[in-house]
Parts: sequence; structure tokens; C-alpha cells
Amino acid sequence: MTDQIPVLIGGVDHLQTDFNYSMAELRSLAQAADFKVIQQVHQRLPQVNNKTYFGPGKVQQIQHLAATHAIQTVIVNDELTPAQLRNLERSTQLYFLDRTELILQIFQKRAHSQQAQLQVAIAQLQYQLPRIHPSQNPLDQQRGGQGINNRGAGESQLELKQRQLRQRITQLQNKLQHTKQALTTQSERRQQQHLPQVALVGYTNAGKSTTFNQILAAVPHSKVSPVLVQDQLFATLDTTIRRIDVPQLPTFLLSDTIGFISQLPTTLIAAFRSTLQEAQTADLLIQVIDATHPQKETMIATTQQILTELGIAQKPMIYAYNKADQLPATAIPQISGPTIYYSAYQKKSIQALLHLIGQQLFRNYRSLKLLIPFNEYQIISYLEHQVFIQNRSYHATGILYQVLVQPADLPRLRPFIIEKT
Ligand SMILES: Nc1nc2c(ncn2[C@@H]2O[C@H](COP(=O)(O)OP(=O)(O)OP(=O)(O)O)[C@@H](O)[C@H]2O)c(=O)[nH]1
Ligand SMILES: [Mg+2]
Repeated sequence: MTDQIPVLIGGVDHLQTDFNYSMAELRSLAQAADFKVIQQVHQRLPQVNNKTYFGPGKVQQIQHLAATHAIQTVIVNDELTPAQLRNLERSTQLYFLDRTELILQIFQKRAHSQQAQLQVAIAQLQYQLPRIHPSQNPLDQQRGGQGINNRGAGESQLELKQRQLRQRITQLQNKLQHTKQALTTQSERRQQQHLPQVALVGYTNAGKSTTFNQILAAVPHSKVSPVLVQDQLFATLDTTIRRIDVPQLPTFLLSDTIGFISQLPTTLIAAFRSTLQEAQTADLLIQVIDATHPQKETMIATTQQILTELGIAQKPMIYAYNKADQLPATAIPQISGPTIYYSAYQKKSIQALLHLIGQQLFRNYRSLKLLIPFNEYQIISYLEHQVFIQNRSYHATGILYQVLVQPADLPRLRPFIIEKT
């Protein structure tokens, strides 16, 4: 990358336990947005300064460092209030970007599908809405100040800008509604098939997409193309769903989706609700965790918090500690209760993960031996198309099936049961 913008990153340590890691993460986020981090500052305060986030002395130091290193952009580790942003930019004549806007910029760069692009655009406009202000700062152009030429009667320039932004948000939301409707029908169609759903969730870069691809690779004769895997934050911004047909398990649907990060902007969570819909309707969540990461506990807590915001923290969950190939003296795969240590790169691990998925997902299923007389066409057809058949043999009195069924199937099959386990 040739023309990377040089930046200074800074944060106030308001006595967080993981401040250093949070700053390291901010650096990775800045790099993911193609900025070049030249300088870093921090300040320890019991709480951030209401007016300028940093204390006055630190603001001066930033100004000085920026001048010395020809930096015009400062990235801050928290979400700034509109007033803090305005005050900082006015007093320093520098361009300030907060953690939220930075994450939004990365999402904008990575959004490829129409749905993802619309969702990011809406989140960005919602972020800009309280922050637009008529000022001389040319960088404001990037914050929704474009195309104002006819002033409405009696309206201040600010009100006009805000009205235009709101109109634009509504337009985009309507557009998104259309793509959403198409998706809803798809998801309804899937639900009609009664297939159980499993969703991969977790912190960004944990290995969700790698796990997804390797489970797909375990499906015999599967020809579907793999999803993108990259060692970068937010490689995945869309949801992909695939049918998983492996010989040892009933068919289920598996989805891969966007990763989480601490302080994930709430506007983004709201805007990406439809993308996260698969996780919301899932019967089982697989939380993928980078087992090698020193901050994995914080990452699990963050994931839990976002799942709570989405209202799905109570769903059955597998804790999948990935990248365990890099852990010294850990034999993989290793299963204990709903927890697995594994490596997405290891075939044996993927088989063990499938086994655990089977255990968790089909926990309430019953294994039945049925004898169906040949003239029970409807039942035979139902079994052949909707139920996982473990074994079938033909006898003089009918077909003998060994099946795995949902509790809801029990009543209609009861007359034919000859053994239940
Ligand atoms: N050592 C090791 N690396 C892995 C393993 N699984 C994934 N990775 C690496 O981890 C990085 C992130 O993998 P992804 O599958 O893209 O992660 P993700 O969770 O989908 O990330 P986002 O889409 O950004 O949320 C890649 O560089 C992978 O090659 C593993 O079992 N062992
Ligand atoms: Mg991914």
C-alpha cells in the first residue's frame, strides 16, 4: 500500500482491566483500515474529559506530536460524543476519528453484497446524524456534508443537513427492506424444510470461516465453493448458509457470519440484525474461540454481551476452542461436555466437532425401530424424505427402519414402533 495515511492513535485508560490489549486492537483496526500508525499516546484518568476526551495537557501533546510527524489524523480508542469530537477538531485543527467510525470504515471497505453495503451505509449515516456541524474543516465533507445547494425556507444549514441525512437513511432502509424480504422468504423456505440450524459465532479472526469450510469439505461429493478466509479483522461481512449432509448425522444447516469485537458499534449491530438473523433462528450456536489468544476470556465475555444484545445468549452453545494446534502439550481433538479443543485444519478435529454437533443438536431426538407395512405409502414417503434413516431392511411384513426422529414425530409413528431407545 503506497498512500497510507499516517495517524496517531490515542486512548484514555479510564481504569479498564484490558486497556493495553484494547489499544493493541485499535492499532490492528487502524491497520485494517489502511492507516499507518506513526505515534501512540495514552493517558490514565478516572474518567474521560467531558469536553475534549483527553485532558488539556494531553491535547497539546497530541498537537505537538502531530506537527512534528506531519500527521493530520488522530484515532481515539472510545466513541467520542459529538461535543468532544467538535471541540477536539476545533482546538487542534486535526481530523479525529473514533473507534466506532474506524470500525464503520473497515466495514465499508469490506462490504461486497448489496445487503452489507446498505447496512453499513445506514450505520454510517446514523453515526453522522448527531455529529454534522457547519464548520470550516474540509474533512467534514467525509461526514455527510455533501451536496447542499438549496436551503429550505427558515431552516438553518444544520437542520437542512440533518433532514437530508434522515431522508437518505429512510431511502436506504426501504431499499434494504426489499433485499431483506427476499431473504425472509428464503429463510422461511428453509424453515419449511424443518432442517435444524447451526450458526458459527464469535470474535473476529477466531477461525469461524475456516471451520465452516472444513465442515463443508467433510461433506461427501460437496462441490460448493469455500468462503473467504483471511488473517485480518472482519474478513466476513455476509452470512453464508449451507446444507450439511454427512453420513453419520441427520441433515442440518450451517451458517457462517460476521465476527464480533469489543465496543462493536450499536448502530452496526442494529444495522446488521438481518445478517445476524441466522444466528437468531439457530437451534445451536458454535462459539469459535481462538484458544491461543491471551485475551480469550475477554473475547468470550464480549461475544456473550453481543449475543445478549441480540437476545440469543440463552441458546444451546458449543464452546469451540480453535487453533489448539498451536497450544503446547495439548492433545487434540479433546471434548469435555459442550467444550472442544480442536484445530480447523485437522480432519480428525472436524470429525470430533461434527460428533459434538450431533450430540448437542439431536439431544432430544429418539432412535426408533419401526416396522411399516408396505401399504402405508404416506408414512414410508414421510420417512424417506423427512427423517434420518440409520438403517432399512425389507421383510415379508413390511420395511424395517432404524430412524432418528424429533419428539414431534413420535405420535404419528407410535403405532409402528417395535423398539425405542
Ligand atoms: N494455527 C491455526 N490457524 C487457524 C486455524 N483456523 C483458522 N486459522 C487462521 O486464523 C485466521 C482467521 O481465520 P478466519 O476463518 O478467516 O476467521 P473468522 O473467525 O472467520 O474471522 P472474521 O470473518 O474476520 O470474523 C486465518 O489466518 C486462518 O488461517 C487453526 O486451526 N490453526
Ligand atoms: Mg470469517
